[in-house]
Amino acid sequence: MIDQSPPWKALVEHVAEVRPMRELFDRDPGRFDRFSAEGAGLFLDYSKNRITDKTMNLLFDLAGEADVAGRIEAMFSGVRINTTENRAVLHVALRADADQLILVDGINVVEQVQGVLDQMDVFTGKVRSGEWKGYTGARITDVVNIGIGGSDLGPRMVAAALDHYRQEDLAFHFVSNIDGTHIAQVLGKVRPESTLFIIASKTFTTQETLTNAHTARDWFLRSGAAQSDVARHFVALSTNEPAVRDFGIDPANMFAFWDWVGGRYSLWSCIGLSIALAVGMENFRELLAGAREMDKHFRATPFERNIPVLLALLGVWYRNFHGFESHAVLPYDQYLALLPAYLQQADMESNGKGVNRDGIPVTHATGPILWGEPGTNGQHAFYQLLHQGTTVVPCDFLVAVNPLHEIGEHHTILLANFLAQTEALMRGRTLAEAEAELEPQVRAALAPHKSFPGNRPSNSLLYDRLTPRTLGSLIAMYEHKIFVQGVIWGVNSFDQMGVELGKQLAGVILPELRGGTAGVHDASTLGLIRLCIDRRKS
Ligand SMILES: O=P(O)(O)OC[C@H]1O[C@H](O)[C@H](O)[C@@H](O)[C@@H]1O
Repeated sequence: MIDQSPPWKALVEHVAEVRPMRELFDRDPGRFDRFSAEGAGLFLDYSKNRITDKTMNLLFDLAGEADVAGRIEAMFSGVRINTTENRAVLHVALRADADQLILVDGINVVEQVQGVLDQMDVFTGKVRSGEWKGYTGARITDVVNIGIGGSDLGPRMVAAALDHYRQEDLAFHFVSNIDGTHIAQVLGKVRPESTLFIIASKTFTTQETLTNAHTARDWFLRSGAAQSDVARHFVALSTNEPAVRDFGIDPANMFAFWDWVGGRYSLWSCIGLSIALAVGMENFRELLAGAREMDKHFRATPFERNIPVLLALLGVWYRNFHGFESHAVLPYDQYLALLPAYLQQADMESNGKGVNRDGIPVTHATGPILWGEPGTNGQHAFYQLLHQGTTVVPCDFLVAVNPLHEIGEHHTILLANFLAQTEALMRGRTLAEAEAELEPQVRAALAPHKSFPGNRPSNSLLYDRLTPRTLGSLIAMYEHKIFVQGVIWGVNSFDQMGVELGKQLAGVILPELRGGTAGVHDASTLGLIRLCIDRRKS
């Protein structure tokens, strides 16, 4: 276990040595220059963290102890690092240079990737130009992506983030939830003759997705379309061709990917088809190019300037040596509104693990709770707790230096708010400072309420403006940060066995609800099952 290693023990000792950040800044004007890094279109200022040069050196030692460098090479070269599922982890191959060679079982996967990209190119070109027609000869006006988890969050987040680059005459909808409300809301807005359904599922066995897909197909056929018309309106994105065929989708309308792509790392594959339809294949390839730039930065840059490695180490510093349980991602960019939700799956499904790669319970904390909302909205909601609450939440602030919509002073005001928040979190306000700002008659009563502890850490991530390339780089940066943390914690970041038990139990309860008889359960579950059976109307 990493927590028995000398660098870990040294870090435990070191925590108390680090002076409050305000003091560190006062003493050291070079902090910003020393604790910042740039690469793949991103600029990271990490000087507003509870760190000194010694802290960083100890964290680099910890990375060495965990053999982060060796594990990076193992991932990029196709070693089966997802040991519980005996799979390689090669989302990086999805955006590799076309002439690169990455072998899995003797097959060059880059060639396979390029083949599917070409297939996406042809298809998206036809739909976007209007050449691809619905069964009545009408052009496609609406695209509905049916998928959940990694087959929903990635495409939905990126489609929203790149809305500025979207083709105007195509509307996009995403259906994920098994709650019938979700599909009902979407089917209420679209017409069968002009709608393209994308059924996105790596396994093509996911209950929600298959149920929603059947509902969509029934709705489509009820409109008067024939079975043979399904081919013009349903395509599948999957690794499971037999299941796609069983569902009734012609494999000619299927886009493939492979078991070495994890669901939460799959937006770069054909799972991104809705993104490519929205913004065009050229922009989709730009997204891949941005990720590729970050991959190169991650693989080749010394850890001292390596953005994903730095972010990962800082996260470990807080999670394991300060006990901070959560991490906030705060995009000061309305286009990135869905990024925190996307990262919840990427991070928490990857590193929310309790045993190490050998199946032994870990004796240290692993992945944090990740959450967040766009600024400045969050300022008027939960920042009270960030500034004065009794728990400390390390934050990532993300902001474009230049906006996609230059309207009056909006962007300058946005920038001022982002800058002020990170400064306020770091500096805080002492009791004496609070007192100095108050009238004598209220000074004693109000000063404690108006003082701020400060010393609250944040990273600032800046980019020029949100382009497909920048976005690709940003997402890949978080993927690699998660990877490095998984390596340090010694967990397998690429399985998700923790989601299985609930699925299994739902499989037991479903027939009980259908048959109207509860089986053997604890008293609470039994009581609730009976209540649902008794009070259910039909
Ligand atoms: O793409 P699918 O096979 O339908 O899987 C969709 C989702 O299912 C599960 O809940 C997994 O935990 C997720 O990692 C996955 O993204």
